[in-house]
Amino acid sequence: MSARSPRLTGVPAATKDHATPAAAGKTPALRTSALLVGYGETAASAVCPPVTIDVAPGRALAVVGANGTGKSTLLRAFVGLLAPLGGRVEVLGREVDEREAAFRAAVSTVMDEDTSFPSLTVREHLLLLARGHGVSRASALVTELIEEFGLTDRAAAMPTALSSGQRRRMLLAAAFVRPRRLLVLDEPEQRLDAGMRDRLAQRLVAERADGVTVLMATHDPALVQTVATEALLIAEDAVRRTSPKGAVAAIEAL
Ligand SMILES: Nc1ncnc2c1ncn2[C@@H]1O[C@H](COP(=O)(O)OP(=O)(O)OP(=O)(O)O)[C@@H](O)[C@H]1O
Repeated sequence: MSARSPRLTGVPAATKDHATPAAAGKTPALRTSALLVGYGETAASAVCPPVTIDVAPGRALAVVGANGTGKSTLLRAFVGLLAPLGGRVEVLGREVDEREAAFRAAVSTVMDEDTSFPSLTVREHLLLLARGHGVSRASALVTELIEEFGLTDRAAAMPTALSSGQRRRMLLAAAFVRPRRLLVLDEPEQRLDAGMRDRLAQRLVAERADGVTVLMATHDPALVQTVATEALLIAEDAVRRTSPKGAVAAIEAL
């Protein structure tokens, strides 16, 4: 485990067993069965066809498809922000309940929303998160992540004073400042310049090598090619498993 990454180092003892690879064993990091997602009350309001998929620990699933096909909606259901209209979703061997301490200790997300405390600087944000999650060498880790995400010059700035790309970098850094077994990222490439997208891809490859599972919705062929081990292609008529190569071809054909 590299010095830059807390992974599970800060997980309180009460939640550690739930989140360790040993405890996970061969249990899929994500398992869905006929999962139906959408914003209405009934199956008729589903935004895409049902999804049945297993993702093993340490793998990276790219969710691809045209605008509005349901990628973000699916990710929201994966992390319990949206109740399924039908079917089941399990994360790390348990039905999703984002209120459970063990779930929150293991699942790190960067979703669409861009939330931050207006009264805390970039550095203070990251420190708050790291300490809230019980990370032991929080200050050093925050310094490393600020550097990795190119925010050294803006560490003392308020989030409202950042450019949109810098705010995105802060949110991404926040995902890596806390323990995690599963990373769920909604279009993590958004608003990043080419150099930062490349660095993010390398970071995600390193995460996988450390056994972290990655679930990401993306429109970025390079990210799929570099990071994904498998893919899910969402279309109106069907949701298909495909290879990263198949996903890249699908993105390029959109
Ligand atoms: N909060 C919401 N309430 C009702 N409908 C929504 C809501 N959010 C999204 N939708 C609709 O659900 C469908 C799927 O949206 P979703 O954001 O999941 O698509 P996506 O594949 O992530 O798209 P994109 O590539 O543009 O990010 C779209 O038709 C969208 O308009």
